[in-house]
Amino acid sequence: MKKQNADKLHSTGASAQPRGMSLLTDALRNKGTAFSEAERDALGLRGLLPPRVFTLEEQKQRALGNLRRKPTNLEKYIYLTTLQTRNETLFYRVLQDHIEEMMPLVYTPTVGQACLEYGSIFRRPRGLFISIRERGRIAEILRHWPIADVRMIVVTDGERILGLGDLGALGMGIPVGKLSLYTACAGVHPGYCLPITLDVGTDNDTLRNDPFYIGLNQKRVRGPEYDEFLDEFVAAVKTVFPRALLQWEDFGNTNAFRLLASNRSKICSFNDDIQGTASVALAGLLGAHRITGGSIEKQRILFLGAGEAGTGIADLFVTAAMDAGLTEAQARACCWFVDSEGLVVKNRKGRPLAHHKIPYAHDHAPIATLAEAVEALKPTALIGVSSQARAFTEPIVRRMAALNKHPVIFALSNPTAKAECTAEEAYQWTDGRVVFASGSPFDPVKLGERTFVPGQGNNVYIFPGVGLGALACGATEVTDRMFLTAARTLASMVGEEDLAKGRVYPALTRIRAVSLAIAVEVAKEAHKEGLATLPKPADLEADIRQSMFEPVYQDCL
Ligand SMILES: O=C([O-])CC(=O)C(=O)O
Ligand SMILES: [Mg+2]
Repeated sequence: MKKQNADKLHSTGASAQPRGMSLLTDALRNKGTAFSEAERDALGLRGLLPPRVFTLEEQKQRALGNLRRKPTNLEKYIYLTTLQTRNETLFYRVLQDHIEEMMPLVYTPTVGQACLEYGSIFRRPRGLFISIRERGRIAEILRHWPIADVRMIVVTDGERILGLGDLGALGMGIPVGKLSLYTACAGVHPGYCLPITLDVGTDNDTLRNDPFYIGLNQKRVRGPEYDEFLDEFVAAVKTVFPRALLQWEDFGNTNAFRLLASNRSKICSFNDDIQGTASVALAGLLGAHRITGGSIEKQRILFLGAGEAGTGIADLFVTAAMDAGLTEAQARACCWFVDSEGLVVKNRKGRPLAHHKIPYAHDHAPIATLAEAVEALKPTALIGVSSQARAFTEPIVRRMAALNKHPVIFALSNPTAKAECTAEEAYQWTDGRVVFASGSPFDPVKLGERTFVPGQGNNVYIFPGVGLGALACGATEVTDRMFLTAARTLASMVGEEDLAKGRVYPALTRIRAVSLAIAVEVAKEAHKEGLATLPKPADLEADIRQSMFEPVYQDCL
């Protein structure tokens, strides 16, 4: 293990062993008070640290104490971010060993609040900000990143940050958080990870009127100028970081679909909100069948929200349903959408339907509201991807419970405040018969004698494993079938003990095993599809497992 991590550091292109104060400010190598006596002498550290030498475990306990004393989740986020900038090994030790406690702090919901306040909590820079003013210079800026061998990039333009809307440059919290999870959940070496925010302006007037806003104070650039900027970005990434996988994150609907379609065969890339969310939701539906006794081809799914997540889920569902024997038309007929203008139907009056909704515009009389759509369609599952808080009202949820013995209700919008209903509401209004999942975590719910532990239907179960698998085999593309494989693998890891608690996902404490299993299956799929550029090792699982970063200190001598 020691050697493995040392090799990784070397292969990330990090320079020779720093000494003294530069070593203490090198977060990938810093051990703080855990530098040994011999290291302190050999590396010019004597006097720069207090005399007592601590173990990583002792440092972790101290960090946990400090963290838990912080009065608010935002303060905890700031503490953890500061720890990450100081000592990555300790940061990931804390994260990995206490993932259920840490995930809501470094990720949804707290990361949403952190983004809203990113300007005022900004301490040390993390990641690259590339603004539209830097057109023509993107490759040069990428080269400013101190590590040459970047493998994993998460990029946003901040237009649709979680369900919070356009946060412009403040969106940087999202790529930063996602990449922390790549390391904590799938062992992608932190040195390989690069968060990027493209700043093309913002249409959020509150931000533009804020004298302390950290981004460009201008309206969003759209049209050919935007496209040229994005083309230059993709080309620059390919030149400067040829081995990198690119994850598109939290772009607005129009750009998200276009960018994925036009780039997925040009650069190894995927869109987490379309494909990652699709995969986790499909896994949840597959898991739900084990409770409801249903099967994929008998579903009637009603989505609230027809954006990236909704049609992403439906598209992957269609692929799975066709594998189960349905025709494409039959499979699409299982999926219905309600958007801001009512039920998505053929020949709907008003604005023309966006391209991605057309396959789901069925022949039906117009319907204005979700409640009426539930009445008319009698769905087996209701999936919320609308960013409309509390849109699953009591009458709607009760109606779902009257129509189904075990209604499936997923409230996937993030952060928690945007969820379509709470876990407590879902269980209460269905007398505990619901199969519930949410994008952001909810605490367990007690109903009489029974305690339900709602699953977190969040793409964090998917993207780290998919990324790890794609990197492990040198995939040239990330395909939809890889996300289907990932969904099936995730669903297969849901145990009877999870289902007994009402959870259609494995516990988060198993996330590294989940990511590894997904990575193995994704790499196998890449080999099958002829998209792997690295030779297939005799033992794929052992090969990937040994490549995973473990937060332990290396001997610096
Ligand atoms: O970040 C999350 O929690 C899930 C996600 O991709 C989103 O909501 O955009
Ligand atoms: Mg997202």
